[in-house]
Amino acid sequence: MQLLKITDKDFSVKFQTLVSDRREATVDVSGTVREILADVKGRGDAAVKDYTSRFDRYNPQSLHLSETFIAEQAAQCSADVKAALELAAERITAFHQKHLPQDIGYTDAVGVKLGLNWVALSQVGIYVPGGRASYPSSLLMNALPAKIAGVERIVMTVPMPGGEINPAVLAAAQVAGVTEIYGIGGAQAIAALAYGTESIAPVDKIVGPGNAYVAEAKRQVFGTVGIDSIAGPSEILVVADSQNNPDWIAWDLLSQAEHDPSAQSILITDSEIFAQQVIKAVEKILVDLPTTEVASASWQNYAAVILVSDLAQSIPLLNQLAPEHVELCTDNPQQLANQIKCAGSVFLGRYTPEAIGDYLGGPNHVLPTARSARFASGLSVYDFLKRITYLECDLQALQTIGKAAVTLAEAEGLPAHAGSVSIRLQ
Ligand SMILES: NC(=O)c1ccc[n+]([C@@H]2O[C@H](COP(=O)([O-])OP(=O)(O)OC[C@H]3O[C@@H](n4cnc5c(N)ncnc54)[C@H](O)[C@@H]3O)[C@@H](O)[C@H]2O)c1
Ligand SMILES: N[C@H](CO)Cc1c[nH]c[nH+]1
Ligand SMILES: [Zn+2]
Repeated sequence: MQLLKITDKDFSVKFQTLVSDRREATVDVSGTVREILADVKGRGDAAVKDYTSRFDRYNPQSLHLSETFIAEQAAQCSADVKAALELAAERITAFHQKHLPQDIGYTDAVGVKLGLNWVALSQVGIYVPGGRASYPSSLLMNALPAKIAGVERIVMTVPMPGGEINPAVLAAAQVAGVTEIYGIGGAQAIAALAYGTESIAPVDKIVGPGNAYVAEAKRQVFGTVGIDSIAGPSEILVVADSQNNPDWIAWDLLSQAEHDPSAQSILITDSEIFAQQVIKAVEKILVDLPTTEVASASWQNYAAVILVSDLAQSIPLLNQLAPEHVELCTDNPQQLANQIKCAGSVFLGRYTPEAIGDYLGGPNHVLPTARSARFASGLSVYDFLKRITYLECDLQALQTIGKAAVTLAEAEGLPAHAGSVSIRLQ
């Protein structure tokens, strides 16, 4: 953890280093990922099985999970977890249904009919992470918006370390109505979804979060398929005044640190005493936290506490960092929230821990990381829709606007374009 003070002479140098630190790239995974993708493209299922054996210590006969296996595993999920999944699904569905956009269609003043129709993607792959922890919540966050958009084929991959799967993941699949499931993960799963193998038909777009290997694989298959955004190792930035309970803020920071050694937690505060209290509280929690190995690595290597003179100074810093999650633990969080331009999702007030959004607040938890919130948004129904525009002229409409098209085609030196319009005007 590093402590930065805005009043220090070297603050801007240190802050810029924090901004440009490429955490995902501490181990350069791009070469490894390139090899895995090429191998799966060339050898299909055999390569996927080899990598599954190597990275997930598991030798599957079949990559596909049978209906019976899914039902048996899901049945082992406890009733209270199932009820919580159902509540989460209800809330996520209610929020995402509000995204559904309207088609546009009208006839303009010269009689041209024009419009835009929203069309669902036909087949998508959803990546549900499962290396260090299992993520039934991510399954809901991926699958429900796809269902709402009207995607016909939803294909899910999930790693099964040691051949095991948390029953809650398959119970979540039942809640979301996902049936085509493969027990594979990492770059090999992304390759299988993008290129197809003997047992997995390729998809048109891959969405979902994952570790550095998954994030890099999505980057590299982009173009062959669409992707949502880079949703890599988790991030949280908490803006907190001294009126907060330091223990609450410490838990919030660790809630994201425990995801991945490359996760990042940042606190911005205007009180040095409060900053020290939070640091102490984090250290105390880490002693007994079952996920302490991962969380401590993240805290030691990537956490930062930034001391500002006034919380208003947090806004330009925050917008540069473009974090995945922002918590605003102040009396008037809305006033700060209104100035945020770059963040995946914002949590307002002292009673909105980010973890509520991870599970069942309603908004999606698959969010842009590694500063991609400068140009990308969290997963939504829009990720599963395309727009197709249309145009219809009758002779009179073509006569009205066609001459200008001929003029522009000639100006561009494209006579066939000009001819295809002018021949209809003769
Ligand atoms: N940004 C978001 O919206 C969001 C949401 C949920 C989770 N997450 C992130 O998802 C990630 C989940 O990571 P995870 O590791 O638990 O599960 P994961 O499913 O993303 O990764 C597991 C896979 O990584 C591959 N792998 C591991 N070590 C490898 C190596 N040395 N070489 C090649 N491949 C290797 C294996 O194939 C394994 O199947 C975390 O970083 C978490 O922060 C992000
Ligand atoms: N915080 C993660 C997104 O970065 C999502 C998640 C799922 N389960 C717990 N947390
Ligand atoms: Zn989380």
